[in-house]
Amino acid sequence: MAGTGVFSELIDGDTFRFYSDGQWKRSASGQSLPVINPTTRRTQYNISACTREEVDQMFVSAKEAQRAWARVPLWKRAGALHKVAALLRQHKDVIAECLVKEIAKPAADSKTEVIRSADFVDYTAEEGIRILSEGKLLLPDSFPGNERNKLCLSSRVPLGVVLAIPPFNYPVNLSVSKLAPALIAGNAVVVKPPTQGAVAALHMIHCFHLAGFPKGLVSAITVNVSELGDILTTHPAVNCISFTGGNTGIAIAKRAGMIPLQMELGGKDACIVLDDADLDLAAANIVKGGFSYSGQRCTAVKVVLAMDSIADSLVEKVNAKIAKLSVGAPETDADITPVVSENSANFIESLVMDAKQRGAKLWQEYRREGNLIFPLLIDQVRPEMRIAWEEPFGPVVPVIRIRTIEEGVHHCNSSRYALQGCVFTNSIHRALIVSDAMETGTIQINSAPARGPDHFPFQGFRDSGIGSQGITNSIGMMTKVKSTVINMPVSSYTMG
Ligand SMILES: NC(=O)C1=CN([C@@H]2O[C@H](COP(=O)(O)OP(=O)(O)OC[C@H]3O[C@@H](n4cnc5c(N)ncnc54)[C@H](OP(=O)(O)O)[C@@H]3O)[C@@H](O)[C@H]2O)C=CC1
Ligand SMILES: O=C(O)[C@H](O)COP(=O)(O)O
Repeated sequence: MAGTGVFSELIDGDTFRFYSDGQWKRSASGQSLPVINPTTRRTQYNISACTREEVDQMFVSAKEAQRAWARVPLWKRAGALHKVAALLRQHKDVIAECLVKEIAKPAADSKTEVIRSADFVDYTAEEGIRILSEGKLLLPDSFPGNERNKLCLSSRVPLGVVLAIPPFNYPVNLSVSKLAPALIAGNAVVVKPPTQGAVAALHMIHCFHLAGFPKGLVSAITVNVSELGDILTTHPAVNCISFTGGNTGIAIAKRAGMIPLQMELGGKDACIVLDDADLDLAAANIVKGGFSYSGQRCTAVKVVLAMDSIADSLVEKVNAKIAKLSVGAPETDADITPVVSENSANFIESLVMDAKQRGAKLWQEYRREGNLIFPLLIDQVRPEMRIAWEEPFGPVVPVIRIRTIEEGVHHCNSSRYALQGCVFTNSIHRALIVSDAMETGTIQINSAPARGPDHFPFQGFRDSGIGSQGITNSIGMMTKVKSTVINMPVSSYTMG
């Protein structure tokens, strides 16, 4: 159970503490924030509403700890991360239970999130050892006018303090995907967990504590973002922001100033199905891609663009699979579980009603019980409907019928979002032409969009993000290049 056993110091009465300076603390504010269980719609946990002073103190500790951590040998940093991975595996059940209660993630997927996070940490430790131990030697005489009289040595150095802000849908995995690359590279990290998912994230943070990370190097602060969000993201001690979430990220990026940003924002991932596609394969991927975790993935299939000639049979196959999805509570491992909040359910409903009123065809009866929305395929969607462009982040997939490939590509490239997309066809040439034409971070050929495997580059264009993730790229983004140039009085040519 949450807050028991080795996790008992996380809780004080009915409120979870925050983690600062290597200790679990109750906020001086005496205030808390509720974490609402999406299934019961009742308060499941309370977390501390920290104060501005507590934010400031956390950054002071982080700065100090980072200076010492940057001097810890790489192999020791890697060793500490391997300990965290082992602890995450050891405590996967309790962390997964929090995910079930806080974000209604199905029980099996919740465990998978924790295991995937442990694997991520192990891989990052190993990748860090490989790539951070390599620097570059540059010779000057390749550039006109130069002799070989200087040597440039460049390597990657830490940025300082990284502010990590993950979203509700992967509160553990999208925390460690910021923490591990930052730490292996010699940075300190302050995590601001999502309110829904905070308790799972705090348990994950405790694994860093149990692994013996130096005090102040890793901290977790829970705040009311409407009061302290700006204070955090514009804090002068922050040297990098790694944010995953919705459009809030755009406002954060505009205010951030001269620091590196890694922003993974919304998506409207399109699935283009051409007339020569394997329709069983396409239908299976539309259902898996559109409805896993009830569509609450940035990489969910959020619009299907089907060529007219195959659209009827594709829709029929997708509907047959939707009929087999189980709907219910996350504890029972149902395929479709309640969406994260009432606000989210209301928003999804507004998109469905807008499409219905404008003449779209709903293949299933629209059903909602509390935050539980039953899976829905919305056909005959046209560009004037909101659902053609907005991301529902729920178990609702729109279908737009297209006459030409160009029409499909044009729709994708007109979207403000450009995270991933996919194309189904039996012709690799057509697939590559579509992939080249789509101005999108990643295109999957004959499979639904997905972030993993986690060392693959993962990036969004336009309003979907800044920078690139994936283990190797994240380590790169959490460091900067530093050069030392050795100037010599005379030129020296090897063997010359
Ligand atoms: N591209 C990607 O990799 C991903 C993108 N997403 C996108 O995220 C959205 C859903 O996730 P959701 O969690 O609702 O996204 P939000 O943007 O609402 O929140 C993301 C995080 O930002 C915090 N936050 C909100 N406002 C502020 C602020 N003013 N200052 C600082 N922090 C703030 C939230 O805290 P709090 O919870 O306390 O509000 C949360 O921790 C969707 O649009 C989805 O597409 C999601 C996952 C991955
Ligand atoms: O937050 C998200 O939705 C992800 O980054 C997508 O990850 P997934 O493709 O592994 O679900």
